[in-house]
Amino acid sequence: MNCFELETVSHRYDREDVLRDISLQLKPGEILGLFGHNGAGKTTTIKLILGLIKPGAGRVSVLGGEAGDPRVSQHIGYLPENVMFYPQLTGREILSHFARLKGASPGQVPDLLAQVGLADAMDARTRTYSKGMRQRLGLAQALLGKPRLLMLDEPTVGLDPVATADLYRLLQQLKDEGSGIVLCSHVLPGVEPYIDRAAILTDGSLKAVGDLPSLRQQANMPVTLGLSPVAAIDSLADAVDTAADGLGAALRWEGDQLSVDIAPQNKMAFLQALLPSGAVADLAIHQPSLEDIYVHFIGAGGLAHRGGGQ
Ligand SMILES: Nc1ncnc2c1ncn2[C@@H]1O[C@H](COP(=O)(O)OP(=O)(O)OP(=O)(O)O)[C@@H](O)[C@H]1O
Repeated sequence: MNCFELETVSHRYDREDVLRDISLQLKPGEILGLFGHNGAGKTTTIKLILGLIKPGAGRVSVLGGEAGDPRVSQHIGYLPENVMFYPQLTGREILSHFARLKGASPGQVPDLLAQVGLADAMDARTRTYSKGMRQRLGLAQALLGKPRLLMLDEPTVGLDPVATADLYRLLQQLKDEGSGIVLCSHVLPGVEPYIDRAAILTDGSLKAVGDLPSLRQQANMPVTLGLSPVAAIDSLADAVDTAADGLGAALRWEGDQLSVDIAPQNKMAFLQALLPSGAVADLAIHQPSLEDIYVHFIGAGGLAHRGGGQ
């Protein structure tokens, strides 16, 4: 049974379409990155899955049931983008309160707080917490009751690199235990190794969905080859020119190296033509990263998007 299924879902606020024809699923034990610019529709998608709003069109099913059904909601953990807590209460008091609301066992509270690195701070009032500590408490709240579906909105905001690595370790553990996880963000730096698939949302439409190799194929962006010359760089440039004939490569000088951008389907033909020249001492292949692919799909002018100035 899928953690959620969105089938041709559309939604509008007032008169404005904010989601168009979205079809997306999440399997148990899968981590999905939901990426998009400000106002792309990420939070609206999460609200539909939480059952806080109903779709204008299409179907939303969550853990085999209906979004918003309390029997379904008790298995969902959610970390909102901006976590706020009662400043006068301690971390332990707040988490115990949420445990009661969720019908989760209060016995797990100290363990969860320790798991997110708040063991020493659990009895301090949250007004004394740093931003990162509040974020960790928010995460502990989302992890209450071992959710089968966990949705995290900008989870690494405020976390230092060590806490970020801890978070990903924790998510990996939950994934291994069969939870489905959604990481919602404007691309998180370094998230690439931790997600199974990415969905790229722009202006309410899904532009691309898949694992990294499939996204690379969908984007069909050039691969960059970094070439070091055996001798003079000019002879390497001549050899590159000859080998690239008819293959549509773009050449750049970068210090004592040449960089060649070439369509992925032409890469092997180019290398087979170039390497016999004997002009290449070494080569490195740079595939487009998730960030490159994201920028490709949303367009480089991120701020030009609706809501981009927020
Ligand atoms: N309650 C609302 N009433 C009217 N319009 C709304 C409402 N909530 C969101 N919107 C609009 O819907 C669009 C999508 O918003 P949403 O919050 O889903 O985007 P997002 O991708 O989560 O953005 P961000 O990264 O800035 O949080 C935006 O244009 C936003 O202005």
